[in-house]
Amino acid sequence: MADQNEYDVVVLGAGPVGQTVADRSRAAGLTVALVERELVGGECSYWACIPSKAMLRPVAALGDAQRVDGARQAVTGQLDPAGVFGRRDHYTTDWNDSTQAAWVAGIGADLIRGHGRLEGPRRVAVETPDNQIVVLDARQAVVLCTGSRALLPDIPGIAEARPWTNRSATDSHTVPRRLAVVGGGAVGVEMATAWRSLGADVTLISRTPSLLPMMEPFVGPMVEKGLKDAGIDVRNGVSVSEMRRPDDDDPVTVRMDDGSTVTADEVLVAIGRQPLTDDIGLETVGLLPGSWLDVDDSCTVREIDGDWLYAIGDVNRRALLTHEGKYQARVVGNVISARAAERPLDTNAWGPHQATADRYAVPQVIFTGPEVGSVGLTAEQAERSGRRIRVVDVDMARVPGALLWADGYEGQARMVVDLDGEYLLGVTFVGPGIAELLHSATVAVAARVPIERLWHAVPSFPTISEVWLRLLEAYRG
Ligand SMILES: Cc1cc2nc3c(=O)[nH]c(=O)nc-3n(C[C@H](O)[C@H](O)[C@H](O)COP(=O)(O)OP(=O)(O)OC[C@H]3O[C@@H](n4cnc5c(N)ncnc54)[C@H](O)[C@@H]3O)c2cc1C
Ligand SMILES: NC(=O)c1ccc[n+]([C@@H]2O[C@H](COP(=O)([O-])OP(=O)(O)OC[C@H]3O[C@@H](n4cnc5c(N)ncnc54)[C@H](O)[C@@H]3O)[C@@H](O)[C@H]2O)c1
Repeated sequence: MADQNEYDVVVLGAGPVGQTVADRSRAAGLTVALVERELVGGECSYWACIPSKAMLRPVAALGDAQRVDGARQAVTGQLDPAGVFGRRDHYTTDWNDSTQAAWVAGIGADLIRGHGRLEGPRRVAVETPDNQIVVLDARQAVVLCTGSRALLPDIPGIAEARPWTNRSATDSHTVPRRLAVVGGGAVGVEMATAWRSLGADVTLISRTPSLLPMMEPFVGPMVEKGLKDAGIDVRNGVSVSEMRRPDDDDPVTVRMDDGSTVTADEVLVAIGRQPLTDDIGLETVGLLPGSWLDVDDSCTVREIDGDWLYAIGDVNRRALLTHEGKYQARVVGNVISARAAERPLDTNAWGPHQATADRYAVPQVIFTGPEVGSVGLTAEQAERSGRRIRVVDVDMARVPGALLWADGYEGQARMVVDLDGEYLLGVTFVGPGIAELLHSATVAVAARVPIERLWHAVPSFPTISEVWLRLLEAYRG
């Protein structure tokens, strides 16, 4: 397919986002080279979403059974680590990417294995595993989808402590007796949940006064209660100031800024991400190596002449989630094919060529016990944006379907209403079994369904979805 290494589109990074843009470009009839230096499928498939959720699903399944009288009596044991690891290894295909590589061949794209770097405008040089250099020229577009890696704090002793990042937290085959987790964000709370359920004594150290601080304020305390009920020691409002592991076989001592310490066999650092842009040749096109890539709503990199460079997925920092990166990839597929055919772009928000949902309707599920699902703006974000809003809160224990789902159900729901437009800006649910409920809220927020019309979206009785009726009733008063 390739004409002497000349392609319409060259994609750097074959994570979920790179794969999707390759697929969309091929569907538009363009030739594509997809460059990957590690495993086709990226961080998401092997060290993030897939293994973490494969490990967390058994925790939820056991918890669901334990919350239902009659079933509770039938499940008296703990999770079986060998079974959980086996399940995870199955879904990561034992860190073998041949199936995903075959998928790339199946869509008619060329997979080039190696480390890619920009070499000036519209050109990528790939250093292959056998130290050859393959030069790829892009007639239409280069798409940067190189993702992110774990951010590590610059504190004394961190190198000797050999901290776990998301990598060991998702591919380890042994359960540490004691695990300290630094960071109260998504990775911290989920991995604390998973490793505690496998038998580790877990201490979760969070710098902020509450866990998951980007979410509605009631989320953190409810997740914290769940973690504590599971036996996790949660320490809020403290920062790690140093780590010490004097010898390789010694445990690690984590010291906090309030003078307290935690001793553990492993320490997981989960304090956010940094972009994988330090060694991709950004300097050859006038951009700063190591920076997040600034894009407009068509995901075209700003300050580059000629509209040929795009950045999508984690690397543009708009929303560090697989589904949002893939959404951007679908938009960019449309943009590249329109530009290739010299068709004008539709620059309206929510149009085919503008990433919009990744700002206003981002859904996220955190797979803790209880689960958290949120989409759109929190009340605070909506207020800060200058809108006139009303906040509606409902105790989910009032919903018969929730009580039938789990005895003594504990959960909370909130919707944030735009009073001028009478549609929803954001929705948050916390409780068992809410993960699959979230998409109903995503549809309402993204489509701006008028409240009047939501009354006609009748949830089935008796399901947890009837929380929608309680929310609408509370809004109407
Ligand atoms: C523990 C954890 C759990 C998560 N769980 C979820 C979840 O449940 N749901 C969710 O939506 N998101 C989740 N995320 C976030 C999600 O993993 C990322 O948003 C997603 O992986 C981003 O996809 P990407 O394709 O942009 O990058 P990546 O998945 O990081 O893929 C980038 C690819 O580019 C390759 N690459 C990098 N540099 C080069 C180069 N120079 N040359 C060639 N190839 C290169 C890399 O090897 C990699 O394969 C989680 C993250 C973590 C850390
Ligand atoms: N289920 C999911 O959707 C899911 C699961 C895991 C990760 N992710 C995504 O992956 C990304 C990375 O997750 P993450 O948890 O690493 O980042 P995060 O940004 O979600 O949370 C990091 C936390 O660490 C804290 N922190 C920052 N610097 C610190 C420091 N020096 N010391 C102590 N604490 C510090 C922050 O206040 C924040 O609460 C996120 O964007 C997240 O959305 C998603």
